[in-house]
Amino acid sequence: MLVSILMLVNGPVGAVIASSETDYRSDSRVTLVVGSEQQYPPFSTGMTDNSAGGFTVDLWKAVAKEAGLDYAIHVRPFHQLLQEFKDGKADVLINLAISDERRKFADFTVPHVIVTGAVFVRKDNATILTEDDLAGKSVIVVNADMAFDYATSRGWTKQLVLVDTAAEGLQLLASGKHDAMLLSKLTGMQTLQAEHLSNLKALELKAGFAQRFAFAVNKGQSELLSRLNEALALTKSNGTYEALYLKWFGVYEVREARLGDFSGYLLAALTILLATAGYFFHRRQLDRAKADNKYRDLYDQSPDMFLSVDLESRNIIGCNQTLLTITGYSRQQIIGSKALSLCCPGSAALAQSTFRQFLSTHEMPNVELQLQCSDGRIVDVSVWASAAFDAPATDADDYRILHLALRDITLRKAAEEEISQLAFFDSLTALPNRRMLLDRLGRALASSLRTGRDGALMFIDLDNFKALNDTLGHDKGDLLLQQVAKRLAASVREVDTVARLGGDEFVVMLEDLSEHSGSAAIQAEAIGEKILTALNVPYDLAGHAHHSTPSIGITLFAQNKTNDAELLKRADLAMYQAKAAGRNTLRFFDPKIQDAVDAHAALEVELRNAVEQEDFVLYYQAQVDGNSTITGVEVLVRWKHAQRGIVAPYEFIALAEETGLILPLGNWVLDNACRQLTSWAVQPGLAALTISVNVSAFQFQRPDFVDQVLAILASTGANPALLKLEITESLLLKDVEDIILKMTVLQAQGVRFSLDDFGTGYSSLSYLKRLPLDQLKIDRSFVRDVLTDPNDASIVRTILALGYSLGLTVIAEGVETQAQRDFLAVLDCHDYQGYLFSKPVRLAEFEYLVSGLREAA
Ligand SMILES: Nc1nc2c(ncn2[C@@H]2O[C@H](COP(=O)(O)O[C@H]3[C@@H](O)[C@H](n4cnc5c(=O)[nH]c(N)nc54)O[C@@H]3COP(=O)(O)O)[C@@H](O)[C@H]2O)c(=O)[nH]1
Repeated sequence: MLVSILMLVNGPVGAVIASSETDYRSDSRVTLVVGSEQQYPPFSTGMTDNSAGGFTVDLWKAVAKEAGLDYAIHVRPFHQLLQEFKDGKADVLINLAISDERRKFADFTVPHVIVTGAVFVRKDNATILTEDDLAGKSVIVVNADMAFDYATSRGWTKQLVLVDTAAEGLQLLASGKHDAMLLSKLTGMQTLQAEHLSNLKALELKAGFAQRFAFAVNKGQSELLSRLNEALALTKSNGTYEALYLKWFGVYEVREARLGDFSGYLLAALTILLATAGYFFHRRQLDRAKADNKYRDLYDQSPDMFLSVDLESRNIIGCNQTLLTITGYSRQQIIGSKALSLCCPGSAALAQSTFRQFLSTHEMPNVELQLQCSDGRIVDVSVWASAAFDAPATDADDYRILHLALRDITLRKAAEEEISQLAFFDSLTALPNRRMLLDRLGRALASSLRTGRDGALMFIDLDNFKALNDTLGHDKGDLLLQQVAKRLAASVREVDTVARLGGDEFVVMLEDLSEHSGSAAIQAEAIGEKILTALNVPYDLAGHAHHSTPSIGITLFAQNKTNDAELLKRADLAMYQAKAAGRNTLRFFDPKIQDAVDAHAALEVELRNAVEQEDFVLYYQAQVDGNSTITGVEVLVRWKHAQRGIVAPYEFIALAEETGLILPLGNWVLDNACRQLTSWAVQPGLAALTISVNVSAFQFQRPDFVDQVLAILASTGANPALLKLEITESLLLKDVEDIILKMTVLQAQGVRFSLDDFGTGYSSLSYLKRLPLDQLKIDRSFVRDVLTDPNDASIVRTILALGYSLGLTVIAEGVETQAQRDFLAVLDCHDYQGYLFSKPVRLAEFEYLVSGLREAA
């Protein structure tokens, strides 16, 4: 079963070897003493040092010769050799079966033989037909052999009988002692024959263990391991292995083995034959006898890197010198490390997927990866499998090795990069050039078609650039262009493209804007303004302060409605309009869009002025109970526009939110509502009315929102209990915990909360439960069709049930008809708001309404 090598270095071996790795390539040769396990045919056949023989011993001798190793053979019972190996006295076991347990203390070469296990019994035995019948039986095993490990794992420990050799065990069994012996089938059959034990047989059914025999070295002896793997490969390429195989296994084949039994060994041998070929395979074409050393030199000195990877562990088991030279790692660092650890993080995914592909298809495409060198350098490599070997299925295992050739293509990559840079990028600014822009524009048009989102193309020309060039020279002009490029890139998102067409012409392409061209135009305009501002900041041109302005032409593109050349032309034309309009400005190509954008910009200016001058007025809309008694009011803001008269909120609230003007505007509304509460507090009939105020999410999310509400309550003296803040579900999309906290603080002061537009947005029930709400407001879209649409009726019913179950009041808004009101009442709704009772009206009208209703009552 096993031959071990004891390495003697000037005396007792263990002490010398266990500490650090020996340099087997150095000139100072160490002497190896080889010990063979006693009688484990055909692998080991002697009982003493002098009579050591067998397949593995012969194979070792050939491998040692290839590797240039000196050795002496030392024969011992297997369990003794294993202990010496673990103790650091034996450093190489040349016939140790691979197992996970043994990997803890040994590193293995490629396995050289794979054998199956068998159960041996007496021929007259009638009770043991499969190995499962061994439970409770007296079973013989060679001490510390894989059969011993297997029997232990099956729980047959109590009845195990340990022997030193196969012959000893089988003789015991033949003499009628014990019930069975677990053993390598090949060893058992050869021993039966040699010892003439004709009353024994192997069970037809194979035992559940198999042995992959390999040379084993102490952990960390990577240099030796690599040498052995390489030498083993040489024995395959020069025919030694086949000769030994025929010598030791052929005998058995002729005399004993049926073809089926033998095929496993044959295939295993073939595995080894193939698996170790790697870089050596081409050598078979040449004169083997004189080639070995030359080809080792060729292997090591090849400009390409070679790597052998054990597919089972994915560890590197061999490499040539070139790989070490290029990567800067030592052989010790490389051998035994994970193959993937050589890859840069950026290449790991590709390497892994290629690896997986290889495992499933046994074919490996040529891939380009990046290696991480020991000093952090990155080397681009082109990788291909110079040979990949797959063992045909055997009982034993499916052991495979992948041999890779890696070519350093760093220079080629750099050249490609440079070519691409020249072809697609502007050399002065490193921005994409026209060709790259057109390529990206094509993709952007296709993407717009897919997503339905608009994009925009901006043509940017620097005003009076020629004058700068003429007066300060081209160097300064170049500096300006480089700084402009940087500012443009900093003004847009990463997904956008900034390109230079040449001269002082730049193009910015924006993607993924809104689906609505109106909004997309406003987004593009905002970025155009940002660019105008950025390019207006003075430049430092090598000590010379310079002010430059741009003219920007913008055109929108949507869903591939036009081609790239036409778009560039439009943006260019728009840029000329910007120049004609006095420069340092932007213009849209489409006059309608330009008008809309102008109107938007004008509205913003007007709204800003209106907020400053408080050109607003509050309208009041009554809220009534089941008896049509007004219990409260919602205040709704209107803009008192000098030319347009009263402007409804839908025309300016979104703009106020976009520009941040909602903050002063919202405060103004809240302040006036609270003043009204204070004023009503002393008026009978009005003093008990609540006032609901809409609060935008922008306001609520301000860190100082709570302070501002409390400050307004304090300064106006309003009763917080009569103030109801209306929030919308959209507020709950962001940082709910913060919202809950703010609501809780205000609620503690008496302020109440109503959830507006309920049912139209996102409301998680779990949040709803935690929000300190007082009221749900059924959105008017459900009320509108409540009589005709059963779905709406059902939604309203559900909202009512939900609200009441949470202990809230529920008010229906948008009630326009008596029929709607009556139906809502049937559904158990008791509070209403809508045109049926009153439209939003001025204060005086509202107060008149309240007093009128009071008098009518
Ligand atoms: N952040 C702030 N937003 C405000 C403020 N004031 C108003 N708004 C927001 O504008 C939205 C539109 O308000 P408005 O045009 O005033 O419309 C209100 C009512 O006129 C309308 N309504 C009420 N009853 C009926 C009806 O029976 N039929 C019908 N067609 N419309 C009706 O509903 C609007 C009140 O809605 P809501 O606020 O959801 O209760 C308005 O929705 C606010 O979002 C402000 O000061 N700050």
